[in-house]
Amino acid sequence: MEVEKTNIKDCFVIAPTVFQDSRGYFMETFNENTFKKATGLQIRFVQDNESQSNYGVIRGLHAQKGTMAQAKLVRVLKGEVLDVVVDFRPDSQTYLQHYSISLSAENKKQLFVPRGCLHGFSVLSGDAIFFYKCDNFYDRQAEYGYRFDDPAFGIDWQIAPSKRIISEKDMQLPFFESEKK
Ligand SMILES: Cc1cn([C@H]2C[C@H](O)[C@@H](COP(=O)(O)OP(=O)(O)O[C@H]3O[C@@H](C)C(=O)[C@@H](O)[C@H]3O)O2)c(=O)[nH]c1=O
Repeated sequence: MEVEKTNIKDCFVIAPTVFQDSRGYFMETFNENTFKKATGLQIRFVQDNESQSNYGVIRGLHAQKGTMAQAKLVRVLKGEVLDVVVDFRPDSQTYLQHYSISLSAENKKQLFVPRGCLHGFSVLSGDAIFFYKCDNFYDRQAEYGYRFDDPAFGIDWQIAPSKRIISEKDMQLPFFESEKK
């Protein structure tokens, strides 16, 4: 397993070791010990999620508040997405900066999203199956988020405006830009 730092503190790109043979491949997709050794973080995941989305779908930007904050380890089982993390920790040196990366079934890369960051992704392939582990349970009351196209974050989702598919819930999210004023 190879771990690469990003510009955002405690947000890592993880490339699992893939063992290829005549049958196909094998890889460990998460190992608590290896993960701790490589990142210095002790994480206990308690919930796994999977979603399927078609080309042009943008989900985000989402997080959960306070004691219900979630760290996530995300990857793609089918297709390709542009995965995006916004540092939303006011005490962080990279507050409001973002990091984006292509995650695909082919590159098998994973992204570790620390607690306190906003998360979202856009689907760049015909469709995509997205899988993620969370270190805290889903809590509807604790959910919050901001608009994917918030100028405060300036994210290039790589999807033309006419092709974007976004949930009603995500369209109703506030703009952080206007809260700042
Ligand atoms: C996230 C989640 C949703 N749900 C339900 C609520 C709702 O009826 C349905 C769809 O929920 P949403 O529209 O919020 O799903 P979605 O927009 O895919 O939400 C996800 O987006 C990505 C970017 C994240 O980072 C995740 O943490 C999560 O917020 O699934 C659960 O039961 N458990 C969960 O953990």
